[in-house]
Amino acid sequence: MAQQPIVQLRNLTKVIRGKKLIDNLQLDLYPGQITGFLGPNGAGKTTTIRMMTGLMHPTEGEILIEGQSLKEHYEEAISKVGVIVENPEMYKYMSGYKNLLHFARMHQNVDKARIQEVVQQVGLENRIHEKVSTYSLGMRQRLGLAQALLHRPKFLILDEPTNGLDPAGIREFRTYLRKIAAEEGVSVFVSSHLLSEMELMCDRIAIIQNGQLIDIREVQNEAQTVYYVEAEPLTKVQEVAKALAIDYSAKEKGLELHITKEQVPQLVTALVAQEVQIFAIQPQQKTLEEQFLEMTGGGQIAEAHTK
Ligand SMILES: Nc1ncnc2c1ncn2[C@@H]1O[C@H](COP(=O)(O)OP(=O)(O)OP(=O)(O)O)[C@@H](O)[C@H]1O
Repeated sequence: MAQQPIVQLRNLTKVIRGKKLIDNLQLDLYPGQITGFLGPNGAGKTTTIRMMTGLMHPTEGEILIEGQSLKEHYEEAISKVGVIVENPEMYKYMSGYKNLLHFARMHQNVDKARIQEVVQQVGLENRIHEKVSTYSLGMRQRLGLAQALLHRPKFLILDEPTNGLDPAGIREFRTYLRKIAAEEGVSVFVSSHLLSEMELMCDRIAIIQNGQLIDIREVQNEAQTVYYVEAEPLTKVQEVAKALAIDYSAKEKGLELHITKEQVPQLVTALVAQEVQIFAIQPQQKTLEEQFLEMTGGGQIAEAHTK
């Protein structure tokens, strides 16, 4: 990526009472990008976030925010950080707007126009003058997001942000996050031990285990999938694929086709029209969960996942 990273973790290490909780972490976070920070319980996510927010000093290494050391230029560097903790504290019997006004006073240079702007960005304009006690969980999370954005941070940290949200709520939250990340050039960092949540919300995922970064991977675009098709005769499947402008390659007894899930019915209809006998059509990607379990052997993740 040609862009400069907003945040750089350089050789980040934390030792407490002789135990290495964080071990030489290297990670760059870029504008407009949503990075998930995934790991089993006790992997070191909270410890890393505490260092990123200046609540804890690294034993070795450093954190740079727009090139400035968090340790040496704390005030300036931390002014570029916004944080949403699990279940943000709001005054339930005040309106969303009054809550934001309250938080706006804690910062310099947050005027009413900025409040309006963040309210729109999180899609709360129709309900912002109602009491927070009437909000759904998803709306409260979005109000938390609006609050964290008030002072125009360049780097947004969300610690277990969607606890309790259902998949539709998570997707909705992601849609807002993505829009905001793009519009404001914010780099978003989301910690969670929930794989399903990370898959729904992030562009890429950094996986931590025992204080070490064990992998960084892009989240597959769920729209693009490879399907394995077993059918006879295969020559007719190839003809149909060509006619529908679908890329394919031979695999085992069948073909692998690059199609989206939405294209599957169209493909089946075309194959049936050609009197092709279909034995199987299977998506080929392993889910992130399968990949993750393979990588970590992670009993804890499986447990957390089914909670
Ligand atoms: N102050 C401390 N002193 C000693 N050990 C600590 C301290 N804080 C955390 N630990 C240990 O460091 C490891 C990492 O903890 P951390 O809270 O960062 O993990 P986590 O990935 O956030 O886990 P979870 O998903 O459970 O919140 C754990 O083994 C924990 O017991």
